[in-house]
Amino acid sequence: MGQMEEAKAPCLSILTHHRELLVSRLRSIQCILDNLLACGFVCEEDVEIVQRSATKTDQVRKILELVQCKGEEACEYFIYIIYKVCDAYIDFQPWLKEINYTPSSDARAMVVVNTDPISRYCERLRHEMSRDTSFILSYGQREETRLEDLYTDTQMELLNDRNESLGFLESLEQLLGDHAVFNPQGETIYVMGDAGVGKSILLQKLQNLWSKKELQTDAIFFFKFRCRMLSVFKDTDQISLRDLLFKYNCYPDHDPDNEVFDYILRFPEKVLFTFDGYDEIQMHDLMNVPEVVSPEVKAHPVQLLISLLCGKLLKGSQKVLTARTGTEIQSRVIRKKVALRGFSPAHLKTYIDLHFKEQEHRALVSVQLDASPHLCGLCSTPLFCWIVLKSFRHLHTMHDSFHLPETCITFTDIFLLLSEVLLSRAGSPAPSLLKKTTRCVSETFKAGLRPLAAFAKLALQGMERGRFIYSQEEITECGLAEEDLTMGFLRPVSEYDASGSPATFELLHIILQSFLAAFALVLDEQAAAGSILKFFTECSRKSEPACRPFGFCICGSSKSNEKTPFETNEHLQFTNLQASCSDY
Ligand SMILES: Nc1ncnc2c1ncn2[C@@H]1O[C@H](COP(=O)(O)OP(=O)(O)OP(=O)(O)O)[C@@H](O)[C@H]1O
Repeated sequence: MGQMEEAKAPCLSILTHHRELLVSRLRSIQCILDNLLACGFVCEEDVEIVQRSATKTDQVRKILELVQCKGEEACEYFIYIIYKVCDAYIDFQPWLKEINYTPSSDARAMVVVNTDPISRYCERLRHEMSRDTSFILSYGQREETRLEDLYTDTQMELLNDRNESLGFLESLEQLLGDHAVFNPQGETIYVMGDAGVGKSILLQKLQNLWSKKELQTDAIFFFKFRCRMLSVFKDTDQISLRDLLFKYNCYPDHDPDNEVFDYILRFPEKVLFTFDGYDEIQMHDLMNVPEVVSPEVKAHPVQLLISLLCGKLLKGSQKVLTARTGTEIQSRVIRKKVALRGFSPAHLKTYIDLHFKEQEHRALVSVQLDASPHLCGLCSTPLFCWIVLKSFRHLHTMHDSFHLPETCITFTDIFLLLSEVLLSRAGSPAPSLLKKTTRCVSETFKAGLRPLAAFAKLALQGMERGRFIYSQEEITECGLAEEDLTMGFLRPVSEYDASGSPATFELLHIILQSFLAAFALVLDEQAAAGSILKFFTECSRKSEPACRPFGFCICGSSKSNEKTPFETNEHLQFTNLQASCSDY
């Protein structure tokens, strides 16, 4: 009690002394009102009176009057709320130090509930991020694997601006740190790597760590984007930065005064962005897109993206950008560069152990891989490794054997195995009690020929038109029925469709699209033999920066017209590879 007596005079007088500062700076009053009401320091009527005041400053004045009228205990509780809900009252933390505030035991005994819109929003962001990132969606879409059950570190090599090695990152934790920063003015951490090397999964892991508060960062907001989503917008579409953040991530529900966005504008360093797949933006000459410098201005989402990356918008926010190797990005934007190099032999071993619980199976797979250096080489790329290990498991389930049909495994074999896995699922929707199935491989393919040919036709059309995303009509036109969609060749991307138009889909991986396109070329009996190699003429093998195969451009640069759209596209090279090697 003595302590409380001691604290009484200061809190009341502190509020009088610092009234001006409180009135001018206190913005988030909802949380204060909620807690004062819950503890009985004010009544409903008081709250209504406060809320009727026209301006924020008037509202704060009213609250101060009320608590000072109620006495010292109310004044201390008022300060205690600011102390406890530090996220929302971040501006006041230096002030609390200045007044040397330490809560009394009586204050500590009182409950403070954080009802602040910013804190609630942050909590929801973490919750949704955790939900969205806890599982790796299997390609078949029937099973999802917990990220923590399958995630394996990959080799992350740090590079300087001349692409010289600066060593390897020891853990993902270090990605956001200052180590190996070669351009302190740049704001974007650039992660590059080949198809399937694990760029998206790396971001997913980063997001998941943040959602569990296991990532060392001050960021309390995390917004994730797939760059492909930005291509869904028409070139005339314009949206605000606020909408880009909230509509396509998580919407702040209880925020009538727009406090969350205001906070983000005031403290951009509290924001972390990930942008996945910069190479998938359907626009030429990206770096000459006009930048946006005002957060109020509406612009095309790609303009907003570029402005964020350059630090013209939300300067000081952290950005991690991924792209396929060879994608051109201006050096001035890049803060540090990381090249993903896939699984090392040790990583591969860990990954195999995660895939196969039984020691006997692990040993068999390792022996098979050791005996086949080509196959083992493929497995350094996590995507191929997943396919290969899935194929092993599939063969085991089907034939009680882990032996692959040929000692020499080609890409074509792997993709055929992948197709077989997907097709065989369609053939036997109900889980069979018998392990062995009577259907042989050729029967699986014969039974699945119609949908496989239809998927191949769709893929080829996409390739010819330079498209990765398909509408429901395009899918139907190719002869695909609704039940075919559950096989797992296609996955929906409709959550990104802003206008609520019918669902859109993409093939589960661009390499599968290449393979299927090649399959369509080979399958077409009417076509002249030469047409099988049609993409050869459009594809250069020189290692030039990747260029996007789309004619869409909002800025109409003359430079962009110099390149033919199909030049140097890796996916076309895969198609060539498949078409020329195929001996179906
Ligand atoms: N670190 C990892 N641990 C476990 N599995 C992984 C890892 N990285 C990738 N994979 C597997 O490889 C698949 C492809 O990975 P991911 O989509 O991240 O590749 P990517 O580099 O983003 O490819 P793209 O450039 O084609 O978009 C994943 O679905 C997953 O099965």
